Amino acid sequence: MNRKLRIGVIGGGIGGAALTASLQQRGMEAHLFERTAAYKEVGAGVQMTPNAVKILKALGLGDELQRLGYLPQAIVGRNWRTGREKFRTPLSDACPQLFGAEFYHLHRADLLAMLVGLVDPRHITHNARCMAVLNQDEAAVARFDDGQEFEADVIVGADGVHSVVRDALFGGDAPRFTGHICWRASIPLGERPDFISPVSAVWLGPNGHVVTYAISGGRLLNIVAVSEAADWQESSWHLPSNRDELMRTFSGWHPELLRILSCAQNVLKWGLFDRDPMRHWSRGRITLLGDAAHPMLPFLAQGAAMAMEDGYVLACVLAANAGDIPEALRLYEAERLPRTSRVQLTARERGKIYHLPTPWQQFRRDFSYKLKAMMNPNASGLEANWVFSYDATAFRPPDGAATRGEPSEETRPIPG
Ligand SMILES: Cc1cc2nc3c(=O)[nH]c(=O)nc-3n(C[C@H](O)[C@H](O)[C@H](O)COP(=O)(O)OP(=O)(O)OC[C@H]3O[C@@H](n4cnc5c(N)ncnc54)[C@H](O)[C@@H]3O)c2cc1C
Repeated sequence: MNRKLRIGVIGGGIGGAALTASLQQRGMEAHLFERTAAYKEVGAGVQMTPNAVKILKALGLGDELQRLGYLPQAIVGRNWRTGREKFRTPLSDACPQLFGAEFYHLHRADLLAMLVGLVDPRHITHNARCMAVLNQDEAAVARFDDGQEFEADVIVGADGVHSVVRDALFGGDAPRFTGHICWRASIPLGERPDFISPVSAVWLGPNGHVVTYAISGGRLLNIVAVSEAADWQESSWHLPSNRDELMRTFSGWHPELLRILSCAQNVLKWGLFDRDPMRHWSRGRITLLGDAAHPMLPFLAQGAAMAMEDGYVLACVLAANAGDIPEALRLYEAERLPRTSRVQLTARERGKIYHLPTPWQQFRRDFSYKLKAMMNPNASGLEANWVFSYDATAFRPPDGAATRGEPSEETRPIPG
């Protein structure tokens, strides 16, 4: 094939933007279609683990990361009631040494702006809501709500958990409510320097957990609070909430945490939905990426990282197999499906471990953390972390796809 490959990307979130930037970097003609009129990310944080940081650096965003990111020294696990420290995982020293990249906290809006900033603006269309996609003999077509069509060699559905592209390819299997509600909030740290800690915290309680960490160069404290709930009756999957509701949900937790929650601003709540891992993501010349392919619980902080890894690898296989799209998509699935499925299922398990309901179960969990630390006092606990050690930028098709296996067992909680 001697003409440029033409790719249509549906959905301009973190995954779609990372893919489009990666494709354009490799000289392919990629166009991004986003349903919203303008970008409006929620004021929340996102943890960029070393596997994600490697991609941002490969895309040329290393300086931006340094400027906008926050480098946490460590993450500590604390008991919901006593406040006692249950584990401490070093991050800023351990991650570069073990995985060749840092662990950053970022504002979501900054991350999205960094990725979108790499995309040629002439190849972004806003107000473009995709309604349908279809395969033809030598092309794939996306149809939009204004009647316009876009024909391409490949169409990628990066349109999130409620993906239209996924439904068109595989039928409407609605994502299911996972029994978790997640609050996101932030606290401007300007007048509250005592809240700034280079250490992130995860408070582990019965039927819930709360994570706090600094973002925006230490100017904001990000709060992610998760509680279990029988149902999500709302028609929207996220809603404005307020400090009182948040405080009520976590009443009885440690006073230090309640002091933080009592200052929370911009409180939103989400019903968390996911699906079981899929067996395939592609049909003909159309495939999926990110939450459209594998919506997951946020307890491993990997949804955005997986979407970026997908995008990087997909650009790589398309560049190497421009003349054989089915083979490119087969290689993409072979590389990405096993990993993302494992991360999806591990995130579910992580939730169960974080939310153990009885004091006896919590005691056994906390004791096992202690025991591991005592048996190997010089280890960081991250040594065998298979999530962080993956390097999408080292992927080389086709051999890499065929031979890559999943690394060894996870040994210690990954900061969530
Ligand atoms: C509470 C919470 C905390 C999280 N924390 C982390 C974290 O710390 N680290 C991490 O890596 N991940 C985290 N995640 C996960 C992460 O936010 C998602 O996995 C990630 O945003 C997925 O990116 P995406 O591009 O696949 O989908 P999305 O971000 O959902 O983007 C989809 C885009 O497609 C657009 N779109 C939708 N439908 C259409 C259509 N029909 N036509 C055109 N455009 C359309 C949407 O407007 C949107 O812009 C968290 C998630 C939650 C809920």
